[in-house]
Amino acid sequence: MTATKLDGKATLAAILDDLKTRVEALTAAGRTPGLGTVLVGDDPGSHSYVKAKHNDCAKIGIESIRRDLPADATQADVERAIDELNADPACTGYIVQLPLPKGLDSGAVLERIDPAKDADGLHPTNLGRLVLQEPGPLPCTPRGVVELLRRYDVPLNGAKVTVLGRGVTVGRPLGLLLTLRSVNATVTLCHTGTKDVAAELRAADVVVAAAGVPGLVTADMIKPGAAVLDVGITRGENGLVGDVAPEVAEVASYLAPVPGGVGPMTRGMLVTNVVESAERLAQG
Ligand SMILES: Nc1nc2c(c(=O)[nH]1)N[C@@H](CN(C=O)c1ccc(C(=O)N[C@@H](CCC(=O)O)C(=O)O)cc1)CN2
Repeated sequence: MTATKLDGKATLAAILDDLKTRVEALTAAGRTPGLGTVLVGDDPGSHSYVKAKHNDCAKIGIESIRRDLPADATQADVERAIDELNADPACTGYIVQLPLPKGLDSGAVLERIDPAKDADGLHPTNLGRLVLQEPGPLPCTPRGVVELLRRYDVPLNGAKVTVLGRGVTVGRPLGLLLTLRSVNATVTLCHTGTKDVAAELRAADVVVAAAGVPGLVTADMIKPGAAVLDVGITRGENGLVGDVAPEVAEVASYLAPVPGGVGPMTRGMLVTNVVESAERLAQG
């Protein structure tokens, strides 16, 4: 078997195309959406993601507001940038690019974001809404995983999904999203305390790997015909490497690779969240 590619790049282009008319309608009403970003430090990956996010927005008429701070920025500097974006009417949604440099308290930073402008869905209020199955912005990568599977008609209702990694941006909120009544999957969340990760992966109809360990998931750990989504991105000397070994394509039915799979979907869901928050703010 050679897996069908879950093509995040093509799906991102389709998402931007669909959002364009909604941005035009907001602009015509004098409510042009504006994406704000807070970027601290010199991490090349973070710089490239933020640049890509603003490029996506520019393609469909969303304004950009950047707050780039040096690596030695203090907690007070970051909080000042957040307060400015909270107060800026041109900024309808924004993110703080993670990870922040060591020494900065990312929990306190996320908590300071106005929940109505939280384009990443990572404010405790919005994570609480997800727990309570109430409407609100959803974290971008988990939303991107579910949206990519939906667009390729990979069934989730009743499916066994194993997620590798329990981080705050991917694994933990993805577990919540997949178990919403509207999605209805059965989720196993694996982490460093899991006794037999390979057995948990082999039992799954859908595997999402978000451990950040290159090549961790090998073909023998995958049930033939399962769908596999690679979310782990490690930047090495030879470019980007995912958590999923290339041979997995020989046993999986669908594969979201690195690059070109879930990464672009993260960006697509961010732009979607920005448009949705601009629409909510326009309604008052
Ligand atoms: N505030 C946030 N910080 C981080 C998040 C997040 O959702 N919110 N997620 C990741 C990084 N991330 C978004 O910020 C992200 C990761 C990957 C991609 C992407 O398009 N990847 C491409 C490859 C890009 C390249 O060549 O470098 C792909 O996989 O094809 C976009 C965004 C951590 N931080």
